[in-house]
Amino acid sequence: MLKVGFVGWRGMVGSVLMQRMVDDGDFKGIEPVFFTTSQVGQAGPDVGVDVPALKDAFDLDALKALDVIVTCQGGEYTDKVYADLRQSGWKGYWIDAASTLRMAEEATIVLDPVNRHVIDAQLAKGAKTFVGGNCTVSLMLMGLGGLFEADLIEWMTSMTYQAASGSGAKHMRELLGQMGSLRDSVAEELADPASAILDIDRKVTAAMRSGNFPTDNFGAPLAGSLLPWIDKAMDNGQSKEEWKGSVESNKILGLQDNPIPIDGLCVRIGAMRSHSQAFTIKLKKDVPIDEIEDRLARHNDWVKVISNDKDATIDGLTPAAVTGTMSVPVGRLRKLAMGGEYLSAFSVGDQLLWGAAEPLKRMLKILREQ
Ligand SMILES: NC(=O)C1=CN([C@@H]2O[C@H](COP(=O)(O)OP(=O)(O)OC[C@H]3O[C@@H](n4cnc5c(N)ncnc54)[C@H](OP(=O)(O)O)[C@@H]3O)[C@@H](O)[C@H]2O)C=CC1
Ligand SMILES: N[C@@H](CC(=O)OP(=O)(O)O)C(=O)O
Repeated sequence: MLKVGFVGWRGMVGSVLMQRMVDDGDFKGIEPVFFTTSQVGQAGPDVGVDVPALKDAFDLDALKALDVIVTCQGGEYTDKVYADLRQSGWKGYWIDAASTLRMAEEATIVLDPVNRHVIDAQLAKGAKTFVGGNCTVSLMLMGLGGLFEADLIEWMTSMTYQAASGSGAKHMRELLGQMGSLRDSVAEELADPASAILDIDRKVTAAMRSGNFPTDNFGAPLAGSLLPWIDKAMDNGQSKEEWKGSVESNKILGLQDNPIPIDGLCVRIGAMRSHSQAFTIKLKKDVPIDEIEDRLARHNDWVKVISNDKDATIDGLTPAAVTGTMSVPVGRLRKLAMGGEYLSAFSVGDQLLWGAAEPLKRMLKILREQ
């Protein structure tokens, strides 16, 4: 029975992972051991099987006793532990949510509905390090997998509308705090149907710009506004989130030697936990829309093609409709005015499920089935 250590299991990504594993009975047939950076000796979580008390996540000897380590603790933890653990001779499997190791030679980025062939080839070569992809990248590939699989994409742009959860739990709370603050600033006017909308707008804008507005985490108003920059700056003018869109996608697809150009702007919006993306896709040839829809729909069990009409789109292609589900709807499929090789698409996906926890859960299952 595989002895599997879990680090970061009580964080936001980790607790989504735990829930999914409990739902699917994944704790049966493994020996789980739970680790912590702050609660050593306390009781482990209730996952339906007996688990020992929490162990110290920095105890290399305890980690070395494991066949597999699954970590959602974040990049700082990976930085502190991974290299020492490998240098100590540990040959177990490391499955990680953090971005730290993604582009390392020894690491495989996992998204098995899209790159099972890459994962299998890496396992056959003895690879031991598997990392979940960036959330927008994984969600883009889940939605558009059918076009990549058929090698139909010459280049594409991805313009993102990313939810607050991508920055962490505190940011989700702050977004709600900002929403509440805006609402509170005009409570009286809202209660009076005769109040002037421009007065309401003026007060809301003043509240947003005031020193009292809660911006400790985002550093700026997000509610009622947006933030067109995510993560650090790269030297070429891209944000790091935008850079990941190209390098991670091509690595996942095994196309590093002949990459598909992918670029765009990443924008934080006031959604809670589902990321949306608008794509402009330059196809290698003029493929009819019904063939495109068919290829997209057949690619995996979670993508769902939404017909390009208003009701279906408003009903099924929004964060409100998708959050908490495994579904990755893709819609607004139409040829653009530039010509038959230019396709638009829009997709939505829960960034904590397919965007973070699910690829890790499935990688653990692949290891168990080996
Ligand atoms: N947020 C996202 O969308 C994505 C995140 N990731 C990666 O996953 C990593 C973890 O992200 P995320 O889950 O958002 O991080 P969290 O901040 O939610 O959790 C990280 C750790 O913080 C500790 N912690 C301290 N206080 C609390 C508390 N009150 N509740 C829960 N945990 C607490 C826990 O460690 P301990 O038990 O040891 O104290 C926990 O494992 C990120 O750094 C990133 O690398 C990857 C993809 C998407
Ligand atoms: N940066 C992503 C979330 C995330 O954690 O990404 P990564 O795993 O690449 O660091 C977002 O803000 O939405």
